[in-house]
Amino acid sequence: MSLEDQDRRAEQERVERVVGEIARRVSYLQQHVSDIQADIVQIRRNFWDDVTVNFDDDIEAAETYASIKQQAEVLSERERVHRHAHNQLKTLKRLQKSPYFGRIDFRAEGEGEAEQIYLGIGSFLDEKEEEFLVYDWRAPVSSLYYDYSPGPAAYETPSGTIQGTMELKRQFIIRDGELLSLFDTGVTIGDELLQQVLGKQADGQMKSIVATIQKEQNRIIRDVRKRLLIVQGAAGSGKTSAALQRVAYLLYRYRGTLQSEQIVLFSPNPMFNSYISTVLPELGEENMQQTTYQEYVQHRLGDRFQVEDRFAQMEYIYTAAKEPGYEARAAGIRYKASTAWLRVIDAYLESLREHGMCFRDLKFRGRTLISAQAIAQRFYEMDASLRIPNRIRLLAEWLLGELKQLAKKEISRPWVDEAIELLDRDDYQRVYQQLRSKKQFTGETFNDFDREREMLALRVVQEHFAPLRKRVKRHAFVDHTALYRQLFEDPERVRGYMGSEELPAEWAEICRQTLESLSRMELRWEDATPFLYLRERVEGFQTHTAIRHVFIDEAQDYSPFQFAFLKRLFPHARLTVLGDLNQAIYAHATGGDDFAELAALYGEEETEKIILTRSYRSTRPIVLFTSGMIPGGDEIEPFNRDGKKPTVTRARDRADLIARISERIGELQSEGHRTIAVICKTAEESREAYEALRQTVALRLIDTETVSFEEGVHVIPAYLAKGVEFDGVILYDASREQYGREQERKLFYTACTRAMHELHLYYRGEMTPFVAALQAELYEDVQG
Ligand SMILES: Nc1ncnc2c1ncn2[C@@H]1O[C@H](COP(=O)(O)OP(=O)(O)OP(=O)(O)O)[C@@H](O)[C@H]1O
Repeated sequence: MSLEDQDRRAEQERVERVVGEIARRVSYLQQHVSDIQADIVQIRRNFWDDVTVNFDDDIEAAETYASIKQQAEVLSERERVHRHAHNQLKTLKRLQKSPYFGRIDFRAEGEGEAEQIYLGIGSFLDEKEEEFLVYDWRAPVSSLYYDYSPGPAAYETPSGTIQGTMELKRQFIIRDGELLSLFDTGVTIGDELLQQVLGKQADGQMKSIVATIQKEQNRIIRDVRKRLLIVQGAAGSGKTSAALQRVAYLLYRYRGTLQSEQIVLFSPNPMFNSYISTVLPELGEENMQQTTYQEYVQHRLGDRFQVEDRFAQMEYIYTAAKEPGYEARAAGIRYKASTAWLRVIDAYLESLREHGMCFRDLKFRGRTLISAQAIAQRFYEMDASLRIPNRIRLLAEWLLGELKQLAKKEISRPWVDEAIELLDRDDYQRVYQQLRSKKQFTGETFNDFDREREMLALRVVQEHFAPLRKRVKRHAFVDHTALYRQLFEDPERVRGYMGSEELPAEWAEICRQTLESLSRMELRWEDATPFLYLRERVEGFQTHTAIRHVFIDEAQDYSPFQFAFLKRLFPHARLTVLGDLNQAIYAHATGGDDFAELAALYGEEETEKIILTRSYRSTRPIVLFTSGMIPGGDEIEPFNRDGKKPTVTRARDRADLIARISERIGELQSEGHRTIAVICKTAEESREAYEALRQTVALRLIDTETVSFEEGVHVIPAYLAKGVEFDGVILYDASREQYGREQERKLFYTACTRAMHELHLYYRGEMTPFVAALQAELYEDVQG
C-alpha cells in the first residue's frame, strides 16, 4: 500500500472513530434533553401547587411573592440548561455528518512532537474530556490553518504568541460521516476545494465559508483591536461572508459576556436578511439583530410624516432626469448627506439656546390654554447654561404644574356641567365615597351638594385634561417640524451657521422644494436623518447602550451624515463597516475614492482598514469583463475559475429581445442553474420586463416589499440585487439610453457583478458605452 493510501486509510479510520464517539454523545444528550424537557413540563404543570399563595397581610404577600419568584427561578434555570443542551445537540448532529474539514500538525517551539489539530464548526472532546478530537475553527490555535502554509508559523493566545512549525496542512471533504476526499495543501487554502465550492449552483441561501476562509478574510474575522474596522473590498470578495463569520467568531471569543442580541447588522434590503439568515445557525450560533437603515429611521420617526422610501428616491434619480427641479433635488440630496450640513445643524442648535425655539400652543377645546409664546418665554427665562434637552424637561414639569392650576379654573365652565350630567351612577358613587372617607360632609345639604359638584367637576376636567398631560409628557409642545422648516424659510439664514463652506448653487430652489414637501407632511429621504438628528439633539439623544457590535454592510451607500448619526446612536459599540466604493449607487455618493470621511469618525488610532482585492463570486471571464468598467479595476484579482465569456446581444426590436431572453432563460435552466435573475435598471423597467416575460417563463417580480430570497427566475431592479448573487444574470437593457450617464456606471457594474457563472447582456439601439469601451475579446458579441 502506498503512503498515500495508508494516510487515507488512517484518516478514514479516524473519521469513523470520531463519528462513533459523536453518535454516542448525541444519544446521551438526546436522553438528557428529553429528561430536562420532562422536568420543565412537570414544573410548569405543578407551578401553583408548589407555591403558597396568601395575600392576607403584607408579610404573607411578601412570602407569596418570594415563593413565586423562587419557583420561577427554578423553571428558568431548567429552561436555560435545556437551551444549552439543545444547542449542543444541534452542533453535534452537524459534526456527526462532517466532523472536521481541516487538519494541521503543529510543533510548538521546544516541544518534541507535533500536535495534530483537527478543525470543525465546533469543538469536541473525547469521553474523558482530556483530548480535543475536534477544535472549533475559532479557537486561537485554529488561526494557524488560515494564516500559514507548512513551515514556520505562530498564533496569538491571550497569554502571548506561540511560535513553532507547521508540519502538515490537510483538507477534507466529509459528507454523512464518510471521507470523500483529502488533499494536502500549500500556500493558500486549497484552490481545489475552493474551486469545488465556488463552482456549485446557488440555492438562494448564503453558505458559511469556514472551511475555505482566506488569509486576508481571516484578519477581518479576528481583528478586534480597534473601535472601527473598515473593509473596502471588490465585488464578490467575501465582505458579507467575512462579516458573518466574524459575528460567529465574536460570539465564540466573548461567550459568556456577549449575546447575539447585542450585535446589530444593518443590511441593504429586507430580502438580504432572508438570503443570509442560515449562515449563523449553520455554524451553531443564533442570528444577530438585523434591520435596514430605512426600517430603523422610519421606526424612530413614528408616523407623523410620510417618509419617502430610499428606493423611491433612487427611482426618482434614475428616471426623472428630465423633470423640472431635478438638478436642485439631486444637489440637495448630496448636500444634505454631507457633514457640512451636519455642522450647520449643530451651529443652528447652538443658536437655539439663545433664541428661535419653536413651540406649539397647548390647546383645549379649541382654546389656547398656554401659548407657544408663553412657553418660549419660559424657556428663555431659564439659565442659559442649561442644555436644551434639560430645559425641555423642566418646561414639561412646569407645564404639568400649570395644567393643574388651569384645571381648577376650568371647573366653573358650562361644558363641565354638561359633562357631569353625562356621568354614570358609578362615578357619583365613587365621589360620594371619597367625600365620606375624607369626612367632608357637613350635614348641610346645600354645602354637601356644592362639594359634591366641585369634586365631580374636577374629576371631569382631569379626565379631559389627560390627553393634554400625555402630550406634555411626550414633549409634543416642541414643534420639531417648525424647527426644521425654519432652516429653509429664509435661504440666507443658514449662511449665518456656516464657516467658509459653500452652499450649493441651487440652494434657494432646494429650500423651496423642502418646504413644499414638509407642508404636505412628507419627509423626503434626504431629510429623514437630518430631521431625526435635529429632533434627537433637541430632546436628548436616545442611544442604544447595550449594543456592543454594529455591522454595516454595503457601507458605500451610507452618507457621512448617516455615519455620524450611527456613531452617536451606538456609543458603546465597535463598528465593522464593509463596502465597495465602485458599487456606490445612491445619489448622495460623493465619488470619493476611499472611506476617508468614515475613517475620520473615530480617528486614526482607533481605525483599522483592510482591503480585499480577490474576487470569488464570478468566473474569471466575468471578473475580467466587469473589472474593465471601473477605475482601478485592474487591481481586482479574479479567483481562477473558468467559465464562458459574457455575451452581449443586440436585439432587433422588443419582440426579438423578449424572445431571446426567454430562450436564454430556458438554456440556463437546462444547464442546471437554479437561481437566475433578469436585472433591470429600475422598478419601472422591472415591471415592464416581468409583464412581457411572464407570458413564456415562470418568474417572480422582486420589489421593495419582497422579504424572501428563493431559487428560481427573478426580475429585479439592480439596486435590490445589492449584496446577493445568482448563477446566471441577464441584463435586460444594456443600451446607451439606460446606462449612458457617468452616474449610471456604478449601478451597471453592480448589476453585472451579481453573476456567479454566466452573464448575458441584451440591448436595442446602441450599446452602453461602459461595454463599448471594453476590449472586444472580453465578451462574445452577438448581433441580431
Ligand atoms: N473564502 C471563501 N470560500 C468560499 N467561498 C467564498 C469565500 N469568500 C467568498 N466566497 C463566496 O464568494 C461569493 C461572494 O461573497 P460575498 O457575497 O461575501 O462578497 P461581497 O464582497 O459581500 O460581495 P458584494 O460586495 O459584491 O455584494 C459568495 O458566494 C461567497 O460564498
